[in-house]
Amino acid sequence: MQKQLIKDLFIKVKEQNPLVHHITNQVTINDCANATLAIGGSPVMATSIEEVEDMVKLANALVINFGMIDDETYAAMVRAGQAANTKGIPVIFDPVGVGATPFRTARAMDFLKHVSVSIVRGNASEVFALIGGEAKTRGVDSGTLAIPAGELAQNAAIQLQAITVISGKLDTISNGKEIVQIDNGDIWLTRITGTGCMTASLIASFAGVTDDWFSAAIAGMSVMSLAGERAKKALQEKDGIGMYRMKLMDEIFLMNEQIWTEEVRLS
Ligand SMILES: Nc1ncnc2c1ncn2[C@@H]1O[C@H](COP(=O)(O)OP(=O)(O)OP(=O)(O)O)[C@@H](O)[C@H]1O
Ligand SMILES: Cc1ncsc1CCO
Ligand SMILES: [Mg+2]
Repeated sequence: MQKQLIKDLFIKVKEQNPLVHHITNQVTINDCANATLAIGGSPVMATSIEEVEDMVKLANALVINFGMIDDETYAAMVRAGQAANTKGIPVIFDPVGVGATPFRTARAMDFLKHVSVSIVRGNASEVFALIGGEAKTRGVDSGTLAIPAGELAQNAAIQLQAITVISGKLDTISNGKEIVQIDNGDIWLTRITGTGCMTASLIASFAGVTDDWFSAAIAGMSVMSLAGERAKKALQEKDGIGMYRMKLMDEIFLMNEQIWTEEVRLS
């Protein structure tokens, strides 16, 4: 992992304005579109099975988020994913809620059989369930796990043949060989919905402008955690989570290579 490669991505994403096609849930869809814009990408949310292949032809990255899957959107996800594989653009998979119900877990396994995923981004219990662990995801939130995140991320990266990003108090990213951890963040990131979903949008925006998807994954994950940390510091005494959500978007928008270099804590 080279910090300079990640720093360059902040400039590239704003210069190239990658089109990030999302098939995602209706809870956080607007936040994902705005987070993509804030970092320098261009979002499009297209779900109809009749148009996803054509949209992928225009796109630089594809985000597949399992937050609210039904049979129709699922079929569109597989079709879009296969079109992305044919084109060679990165597929970023957020296995929301996998491990909570047998339906989600089975669909996630099926998705991985049909689509080659470039980057998986989930919380610890979602990723654990994805590699066949008996995980207890609480709805869309992570349950507690005994396995260390570094080991889990590395095992998952090897088994899934995908760069794996696990968010949590420490965020962990592995490409199967290297393991990187990010020690930024704030507990309030877990008190508004969609910070994980938006992280996938940030990762996809970076992955849309480079072939170095490991650096893109580290960049996207660290921007969310660092922005969350800075947003908390920017709050005033009587501000609550409503203002925090606004400040978070501001800090994603304001993020640049200088702030990142000075404040990111990577190991
Ligand atoms: N205990 C914690 N302390 C500080 N930051 C945390 C903690 N847990 C998670 N985060 C941060 O919250 C952000 C989202 O990660 P989280 O694991 O909550 O994703 P998620 O469960 O997929 O979220 P969602 O499904 O609501 O989008 C990340 O930036 C992560 O670093
Ligand atoms: C709360 C919620 N339910 C389905 S998707 C979603 C957004 C956070 O993952
Ligand atoms: Mg999530």
